[in-house]
Amino acid sequence: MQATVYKSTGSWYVVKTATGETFQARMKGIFKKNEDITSTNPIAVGDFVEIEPDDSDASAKNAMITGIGERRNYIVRSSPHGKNKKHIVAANLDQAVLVCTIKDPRTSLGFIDRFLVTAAAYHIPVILVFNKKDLYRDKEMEKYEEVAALYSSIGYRVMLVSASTGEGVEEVKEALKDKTTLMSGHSGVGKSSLINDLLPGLDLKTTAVSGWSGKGLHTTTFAEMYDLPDGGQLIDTPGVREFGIVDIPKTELSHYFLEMQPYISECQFNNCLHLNEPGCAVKAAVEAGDIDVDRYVSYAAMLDTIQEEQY
Ligand SMILES: Nc1nc2c(ncn2[C@@H]2O[C@H](COP(=O)(O)OP(=O)(O)OP(=O)(O)O)[C@@H](O)[C@H]2O)c(=O)[nH]1
Ligand SMILES: [Zn+2]
Repeated sequence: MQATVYKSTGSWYVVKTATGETFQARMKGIFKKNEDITSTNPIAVGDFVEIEPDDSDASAKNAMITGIGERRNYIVRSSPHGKNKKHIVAANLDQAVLVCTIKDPRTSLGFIDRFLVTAAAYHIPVILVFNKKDLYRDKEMEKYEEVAALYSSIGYRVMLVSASTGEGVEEVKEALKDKTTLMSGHSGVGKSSLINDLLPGLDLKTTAVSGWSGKGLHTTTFAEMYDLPDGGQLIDTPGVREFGIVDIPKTELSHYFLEMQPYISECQFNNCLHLNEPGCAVKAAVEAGDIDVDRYVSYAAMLDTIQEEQY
């Protein structure tokens, strides 16, 4: 029987079949042995799996996961269990929403850019949703317009909403319809408030853990997928502060700054890192104002962290 993983704790899973039947599932031992050694979790939210329901107690709705489908894409963060290990946050995504704010707290452009690079590396389109519009005065609106213009010019969709007043939430709903969307954002931006607007009746903070998960596991530690009322799925990623760029070689980083792409092939050296090399078309574009200088600063800062990890 085919099912989709809605929740993964690393040792047990909640899976749902196409007919809406939900099972608590465990992974067959053989998978653990075959596990990709660079990944700490062989099965992630959004994975398509093959299950065998346990018929001995039909009311318990337990199942065994016997196979896993190929992933269209996935997004990782570095694993808390080991420096070079990755943890797959979610798989088979159509898009990602990054919830940001201009005020209380201000999301840094560096944070946004790191998220965009990770998503671009995994070929996942991103929508930037700026929340807390109700708090923005002239100064913040001006900043928002500036940031929105920058990311729109690169090709990203940008929205302005207030989870508190509901303004703009309809537009978010439409963008999520019939798609599988990963939702992320740093603490305090109002991600949970926005998700509660999108999924009336869910009340994120009080979701109880049940079944054989037992005590000591907090629902908020694990990514979880929810069905949207108008079709599509939303994946909440609580506690994920940043996504990893662990797999990106230095010379590839600029490819994921989408506006740099057209210039890269014009550089004199084909392994140009766009720092101090002669004949660098990317740097020339920054100097000419064709590439935003803040984005270039993000690029250089990110490049630095990759170098540190490699040596
Ligand atoms: N003024 C205003 N406050 C908001 C809005 N959305 C959320 N908040 C407030 O911002 C705070 C953080 O909201 P949460 O929804 O808990 O934020 P979160 O992003 O889930 O944060 P974590 O739970 O720490 O991950 C709460 O006090 C919310 O009431 C908004 O649109 N306007
Ligand atoms: Zn260059």
